[in-house]
Amino acid sequence: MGVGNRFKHQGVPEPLSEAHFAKLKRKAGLPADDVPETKKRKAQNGKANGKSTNKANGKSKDAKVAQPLPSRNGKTAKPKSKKAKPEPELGPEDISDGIGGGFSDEDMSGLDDDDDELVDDFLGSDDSVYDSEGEGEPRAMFSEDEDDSDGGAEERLTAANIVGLSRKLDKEREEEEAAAEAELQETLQTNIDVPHVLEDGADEGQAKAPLLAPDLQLLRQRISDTIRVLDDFANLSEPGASRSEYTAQLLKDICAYYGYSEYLAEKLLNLFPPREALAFFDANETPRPIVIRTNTLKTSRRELASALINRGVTLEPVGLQIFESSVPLGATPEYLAGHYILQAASSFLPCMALAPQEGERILDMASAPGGKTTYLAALMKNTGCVFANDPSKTRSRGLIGNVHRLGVRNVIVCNYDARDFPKVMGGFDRVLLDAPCTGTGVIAKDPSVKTNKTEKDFITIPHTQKQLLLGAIDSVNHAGTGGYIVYSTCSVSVEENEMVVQYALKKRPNVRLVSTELPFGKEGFTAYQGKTFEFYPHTLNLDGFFVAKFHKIGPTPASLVNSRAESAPKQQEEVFDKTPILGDDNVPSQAIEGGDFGGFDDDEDAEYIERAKRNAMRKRGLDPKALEKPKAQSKAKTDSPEVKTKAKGDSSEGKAKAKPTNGNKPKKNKSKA
Ligand SMILES: C[S@@+](CC[C@H](N)C(=O)[O-])C[C@H]1O[C@@H](n2cnc3c(N)ncnc32)[C@H](O)[C@@H]1O
Repeated sequence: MGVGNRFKHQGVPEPLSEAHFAKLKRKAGLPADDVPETKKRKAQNGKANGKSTNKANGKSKDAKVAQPLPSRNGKTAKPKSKKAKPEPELGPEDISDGIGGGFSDEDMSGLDDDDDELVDDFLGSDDSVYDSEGEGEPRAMFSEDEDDSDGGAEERLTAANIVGLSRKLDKEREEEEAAAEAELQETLQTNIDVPHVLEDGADEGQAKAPLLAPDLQLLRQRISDTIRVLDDFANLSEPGASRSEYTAQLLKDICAYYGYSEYLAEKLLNLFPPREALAFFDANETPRPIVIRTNTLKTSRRELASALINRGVTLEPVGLQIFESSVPLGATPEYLAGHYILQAASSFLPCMALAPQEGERILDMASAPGGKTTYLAALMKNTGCVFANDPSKTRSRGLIGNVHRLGVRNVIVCNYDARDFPKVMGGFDRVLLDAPCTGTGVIAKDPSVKTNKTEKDFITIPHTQKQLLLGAIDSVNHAGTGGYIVYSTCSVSVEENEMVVQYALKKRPNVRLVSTELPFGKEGFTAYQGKTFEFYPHTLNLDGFFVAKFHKIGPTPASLVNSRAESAPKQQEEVFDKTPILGDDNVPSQAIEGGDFGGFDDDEDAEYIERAKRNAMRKRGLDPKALEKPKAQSKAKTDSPEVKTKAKGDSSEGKAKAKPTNGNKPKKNKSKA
C-alpha cells in the first residue's frame, strides 16, 4: 500500500489523543472519561508521547495512562506501565500498514480542528486499527458482548464506535418508548375490553327505558358482551361484580331480545353453557328447510325427483328418500297423488331407530297427524299392521287423511288415551312413543312456545310421559321378533327426556337402553352416554329432538304391572300437546273442517268397545272388573313420591271413567280401521 497525498504533504499524523476522543464524546452528548488501555497503548506508539494533545481538558496523556482503567469485566486493571516508553519514530512505510503505526505531532495538530473528517476517517478504517497486541481477536464494534454488563456503554466508547453507540442508545430508547407505549395500549385495551354490561344504579332508569322499545342492535351487543364476560369471568368482569349479576342481566336481555317468558328463558339458559344457549336461541329464529319424504309405497325417489324438477323445483337430496326443497310443495299434483309428504327431517329418526320389520305388529302410541305412522308403514312395505293411536279426534282427521292419500293399507287408527293401552291390547313387536311434549325443540316452527309454557307444564307433561312410557314397555312382546320401544320428544328439556328414561329404567328392570344406531346426533346429558341421542336445533339445522331406544328382555313382573295400574292414576286434567301440529300441507289439522275423517258415532261403538276391552283384559290374564271398580288398595301401593302426591288428589282410572270431573260424557275410546 503506498503513501497517500495527505501523508506526503502533511507528514505522518500524530496519534489520536484521549483528549480528542473525549471531545468527540462530549460533542455526542456522552460522558467523556477514560478509554481502554488498548487505545492508550496505541497512542503511546507515536512520537507525541508525553505531550499534551488534549486541548479541551489540558490533561497530559501520561496522567491519563496513570489512572486505573476499568477492564472489560468491570474490574480495575493495573496499567502496564506508569510511564510510557519513548518509541522509535516510524517512517511513512511503517504507518502505511495501518497497524501499530503512530502519527507525528505536527501532522496531528492540523487534524484537531477537523473532527468530523477524523471521525469519518476512523469509521472508514478497519476495525483492527484499534486492536492492540496481546488483546486477542479484534472485536466487532457493537457486538452483543459489549453490553452494559461490562460496565456501561460509556466505558467502551471510542471514536470508532461513537456514532454507532449513539445509534444504539437511540435504538434502546426507541425500544423502551415502544415497550412503554405497548404497555399503555395494553392497559387501555384491557380497560376497553371489559365490557360495561351491568346496569348500575345510575343507569338503571336509562337501562329500563330502552327495554320498553328496545334498541335491538344495542341489546344484541350487550348479550354478546355479557357472554364474553361469562366465558372469561376472571379477566373480563367488572371489579366486585358477581357471576349471577351477569347471568341475571343476560336473562333479562334474552327475554327482551328473543321474546321468551322469563321462566322458559331461564330454563333454557340453564340447559347449556351461555355461548351454546345463545346459539340455541339464534337457531330458534332460523327457519328450517322444507323437507319432503318420498312415499315409496307409490313412487320411487328417482321418479319423484324428475317429476318435481320438471316443474322447476330445486331439490337437494339429504337422505335416501329425503329431499330439501327451496319452495313450499303442499299443492302439486304429485303431493295430492300421495307421492311425498312434507315432514320435518327430525321426524324420520325415531322411525329409523325403531327399525320395524316387514310383517310385524307395531303400535304408534301417539300418532296424529301421521308423519311417522305413514313412514313406518312404508318401511314395512304395507305389510304387517301398524296401530296408529291418538286420543285427539280432531288431530286424527289429519292422520286418516294422510293414511289414505299416501296409499297406506296396513294401518288401524284408534283413539285411546295410550296410558290405557296395555289393558286394551298388548303383544306388539315394537312400540313407538312419540310423546306429547312442551315443544321446546320446535320453537322455530311454533314461536308461541316461547311464552305459553309454564312451570306447571314442565311438571304435568313429564308425568304423563312417564306413564305413557311404562305403558309402551308393557305393551311390547319381549319374546317376538322385536321387543323394542322407541321414546321420542321434540323437546330439549331434561325433565322430558333423560329423566323420563331414568324413571322407566328404574320402574322396569326388564328393559335395557340400547343404541339408536342413528348415523348422527349428540349424546344425551345423562350417564346413559352412547345410548341416548339428543338433537339440538343449533347443532344441526333440525328441530330439537330426543330419541331413546329400549329393548325389553323379559316380561314385566306382575307385581310391577299391578303397582303401575295402581300407582299411575289418571290426572284429572288430561294433558294434551297444545302445540298446533301442522298437517302435511302445513295447515293446522284443526283447521281442516270435516277433513277426511268422518267422525265417530259414540253410541253405536260404546258397547262394542267396552266388550272388546274386557275381552282383551281377560286374554292378558287381567281382571276386566278393574275397568269399572277402583281398587281399594290403590292409594296405599303408590311408590313414587310424584305419584303419591298425585294419587291423593286424583281419582283412580276407574273412578275417572265412572264419574268424569268435567261434567262431560265419559270418554270413550274406539278404533277405526
Ligand atoms: C308430537 S305429537 C305426535 C306426532 C306424530 N307422532 C307424528 O309424527 O305425526 C303428540 C301426540 O300425542 C297425542 N297425545 C296427547 N296425550 C296423549 C295420550 N295420553 N295418549 C296418547 N297420545 C296422546 C297428541 O294428541 C299428539 O297428537
